[in-house]
Amino acid sequence: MAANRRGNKRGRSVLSLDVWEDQYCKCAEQAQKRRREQSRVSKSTRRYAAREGRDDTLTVRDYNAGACENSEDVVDKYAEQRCESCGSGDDDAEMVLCDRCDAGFHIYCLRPILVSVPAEEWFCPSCTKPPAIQEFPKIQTKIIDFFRIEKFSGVPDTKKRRRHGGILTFSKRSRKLAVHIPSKDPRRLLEQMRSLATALTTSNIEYSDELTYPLGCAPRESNDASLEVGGMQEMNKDDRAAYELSKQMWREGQVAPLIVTHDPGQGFVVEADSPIKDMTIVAEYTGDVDFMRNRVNDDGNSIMGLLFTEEPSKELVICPDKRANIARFVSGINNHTREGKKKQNLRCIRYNVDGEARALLIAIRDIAKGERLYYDYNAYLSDYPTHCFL
Ligand SMILES: C[S@@+](CC[C@H](N)C(=O)[O-])C[C@H]1O[C@@H](n2cnc3c(N)ncnc32)[C@H](O)[C@@H]1O
Repeated sequence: MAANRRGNKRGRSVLSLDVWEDQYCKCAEQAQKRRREQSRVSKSTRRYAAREGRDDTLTVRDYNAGACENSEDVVDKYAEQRCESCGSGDDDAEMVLCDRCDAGFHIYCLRPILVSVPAEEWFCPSCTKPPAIQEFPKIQTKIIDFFRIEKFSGVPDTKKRRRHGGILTFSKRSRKLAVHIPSKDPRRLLEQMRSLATALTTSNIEYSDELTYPLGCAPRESNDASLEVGGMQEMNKDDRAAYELSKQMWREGQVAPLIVTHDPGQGFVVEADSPIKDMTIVAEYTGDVDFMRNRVNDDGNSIMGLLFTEEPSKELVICPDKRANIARFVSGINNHTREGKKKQNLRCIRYNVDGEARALLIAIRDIAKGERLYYDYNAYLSDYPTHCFL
């Protein structure tokens, strides 16, 4: 069974009023204390409560920079908010307010799009500098260090293996996983790696091609694939060998023929730098593994569901915000439109590998050079708001 994109059941990152009430509104004294401890709560959250016209706007007001507005003023102030991009005041549940200048934007009118109203403070494009792309140096040794490339053990003889029906066999009938074919030109390989290093450094992310279990997140033992509701897909011997070879090739710098570019509307995106065959393992989705319950206030932009369990407290997600690989830059389709669905060329499939869950991005058809990579962030659940995707 494939994973949904972020495995996030909360739907939106705006705090629910109940949580908000619990956390912030029990009494004015607590709110004061909270304000000291937690420097601010976002205007979006304040506005959300204000819009609901609830009695607890007393504490909303309390949060509103300590001003003595009454709750009606707060409601009025925000009721007229319009999106700076499309000019509409509709759909205000999807509108985010700048914590500096109060300008409002629908999250889907922003470029790149936000998938949920941030629970934390947020600044509009005019109040923040666009992130400068930090081009990674072209120096080979730097790239090798960045990816901690291991000694190359030789190009696998893919042709021979194919002829003999070995692990790299690509067959539509058997649907065996296939290993990527790296670019032969070493300069091209370096360019591909450099593009990924540029995207990672610009996004302040360390490269990691493995799932990581840092202190304070979920422990490794919690990744128990046997807990998956309905059972997780097992890897057969051939697929397992293909997976291992694919990982080894990444470790040795024989990376999949992918290039990361920057799109003004979507941010970093991944494109095929040479043709990729159906069933190829394009990348494993990596990052810090954590309990879903610990991530309810994350922006949810790139969180991937890893383990769906009977007991909600045991559900796991992959969080590629500190450590990650190329998978976190792959775009999602708009799965509400036929156009969007046509773009899909990958699928995220979760496998049981030695008792642990792993999420792999697999090609679901032949992909041409230059094609942008897409998969459905909502393959099985539908909590990722892809309706606003381009
Ligand atoms: C997992 S990240 C993908 C990498 C991201 N583009 C970046 O620069 O980090 C998901 C985010 O990418 C953007 N995105 C992904 N697919 C998109 C699409 N089809 N249309 C518009 N934005 C998209 C959205 O901003 C989304 O929140």
